[in-house]
Amino acid sequence: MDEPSDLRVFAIPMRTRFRGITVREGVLLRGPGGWGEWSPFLEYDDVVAQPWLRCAEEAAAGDWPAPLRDEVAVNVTVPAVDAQTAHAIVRRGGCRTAKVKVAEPGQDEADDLARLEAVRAALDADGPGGRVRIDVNGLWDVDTAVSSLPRYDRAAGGLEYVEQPCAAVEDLALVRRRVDVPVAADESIRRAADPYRVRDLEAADIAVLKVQPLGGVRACLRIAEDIGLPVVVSSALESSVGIAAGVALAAALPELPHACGLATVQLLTDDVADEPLLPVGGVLRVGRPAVAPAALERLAADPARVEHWRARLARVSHASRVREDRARG
Ligand SMILES: O=C(O)CCC(=O)C1=CC=C[C@@H](O)[C@@H]1C(=O)O
Ligand SMILES: [Mg+2]
Repeated sequence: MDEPSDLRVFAIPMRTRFRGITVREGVLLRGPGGWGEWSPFLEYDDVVAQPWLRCAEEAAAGDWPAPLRDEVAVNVTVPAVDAQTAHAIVRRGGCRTAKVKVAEPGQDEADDLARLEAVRAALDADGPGGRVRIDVNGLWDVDTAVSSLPRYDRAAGGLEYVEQPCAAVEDLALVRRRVDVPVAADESIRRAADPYRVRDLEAADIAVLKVQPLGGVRACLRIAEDIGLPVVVSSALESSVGIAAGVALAAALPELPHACGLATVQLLTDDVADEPLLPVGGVLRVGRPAVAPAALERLAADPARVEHWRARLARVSHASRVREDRARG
């Protein structure tokens, strides 16, 4: 595609620290199809950041598959906060599924169980049928996962699934054979040299797909088809522009049996769109929210951060072109 005709660097404070992030930064690139978001996490190197750029370029080119549905059910995302705050987040979130972060360094199992009980109580306040899933981000070993999961399952009033209980895909496979709770793979797909090891080792019941780290909507559709597992589309904490790409994937999947982790604009204090992609009645509408010029002004990163992102983008774009030229021979 042509070079994007516009580029903006944004910085949006988070409501609560999440995965160590307090301010979410990224770049919006405008092309013939609209805005795309490029927001690889700050600690990621230039190689890891390349698929994130393919996702932004696909969005800016307007090259998304046709949607098969016009709304997508989503989960409220609960950071590793205290029980009372977790209860309030779920009540505010308005979703029937909650994804709860657990195993946060510096906290213990009692913190997690109290959080899960509070989340279950908050869902039950609207009647039965709410779902709770947890995300361990690979922080347990196999024995910890096997011994802890029954207690987490009880505290949550039944777990829909556990996401990435251990870091290694081989360990996911072992856990899956020893627990009743279904296992979802996240990092074993988006950070793996070979995402299909999850399939080959029968290491998971569910595949979590994130469009930026996996190279865009069409790339994820291919992974979904080849991996042969039910898919949960989840965010990488994007603004509404990046979330729209995740929603485009969720809308294009032939089947979507679980709520998606795409309600994370709720974790940000502000957004680049005047009508942010926030859930109403537990669902997101499918479509591309209009970027608001006033929001871009308000959320513009300071000059030193703009310089950082421009330099990063120049390096990653160059490396991507070299890679594409090589692939073409
Ligand atoms: O899936 C969700 O509910 C929201 C997204 C989310 O949890 C994450 C986004 C980005 C990085 C993460 O540490 C985290 C995850 O591991 O899934
Ligand atoms: Mg995860």
